[in-house]
Amino acid sequence: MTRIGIIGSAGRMGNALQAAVAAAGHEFAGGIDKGGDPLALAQSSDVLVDFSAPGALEFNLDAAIHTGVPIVIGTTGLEERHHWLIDSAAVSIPVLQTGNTSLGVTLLSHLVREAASRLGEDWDIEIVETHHRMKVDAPSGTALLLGEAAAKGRGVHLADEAVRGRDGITGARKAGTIGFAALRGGSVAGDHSVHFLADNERLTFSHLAENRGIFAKGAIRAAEWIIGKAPGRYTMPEVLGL
Ligand SMILES: NC(=O)C1=CN([C@@H]2O[C@H](COP(=O)(O)OP(=O)(O)OC[C@H]3O[C@@H](n4cnc5c(N)ncnc54)[C@H](OP(=O)(O)O)[C@@H]3O)[C@@H](O)[C@H]2O)C=CC1
Ligand SMILES: O=C(O)C1=N[C@H](C(=O)O)C[C@H](O)C1
Repeated sequence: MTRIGIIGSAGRMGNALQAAVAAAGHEFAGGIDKGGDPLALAQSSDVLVDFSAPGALEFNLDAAIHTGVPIVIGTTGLEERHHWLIDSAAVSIPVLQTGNTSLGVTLLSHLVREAASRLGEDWDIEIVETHHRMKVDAPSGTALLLGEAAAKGRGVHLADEAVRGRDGITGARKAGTIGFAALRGGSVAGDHSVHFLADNERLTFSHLAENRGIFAKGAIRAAEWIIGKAPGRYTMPEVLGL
């Protein structure tokens, strides 16, 4: 039986994760929220699962490094400096970070990369996401993950091409850019659409999450998978064999 420690355990995802831990027959090693001690949690866990807040990341990684415990990070709203911290932690422990742990989005990112690699720059790419009214970050981690997939398919860097929201006299759309738009409201668990728009034809890939169980299930699968792996930074496609 695997002991799974949850960071952000009282949150929306924390609750879904506790249910998924029980459903998978694992042991809930304990959970922490703001003000909790990640080191004590890591000491009693075989693996940590972090769905909390970007401000917690450094302490959570330190606890995982100190104890040698692998960590799955689902927290979004991460900035470049957070990714440096993850890269540096991955030198000594196994780390998996993703903006979306669901099977559907993991497969979708492959499809988007493939489409972007085959469709030329005359196909504009726009990513639209909708989330519940309590979500604090935008664009969503998933939208950014899908944007990265599109950029990889095109052989460009997302940071050079991303247009994150438009307002006012923006001018005509610049060829090759990848646009993002975010809607917030209600209780939507997470909807994402990647639009490829050309003259006279459009192709849209969509993923609709009906509840948080899909993220929790994927996160527990990642937690099971990462135990015993060599230090390194891993991805959801590796977990799901895609
Ligand atoms: N990768 C994926 O597949 C998914 C990722 N997410 C991401 O997961 C994160 C959590 O989402 P959600 O559960 O909806 O958010 P909630 O706000 O419901 O929960 C966040 C939890 O994290 C806790 N927390 C905040 N700061 C810290 C800290 N410094 N140390 C430990 N715990 C802390 C909060 O505690 P307190 O209330 O005490 O502040 C709260 O219990 C978000 O970044 C979200 O985008 C969500 C769904 C899927
Ligand atoms: O905050 C959420 O709820 C979600 N966050 C993740 C994201 O930012 O993409 C994943 C999912 O869409 C739900």
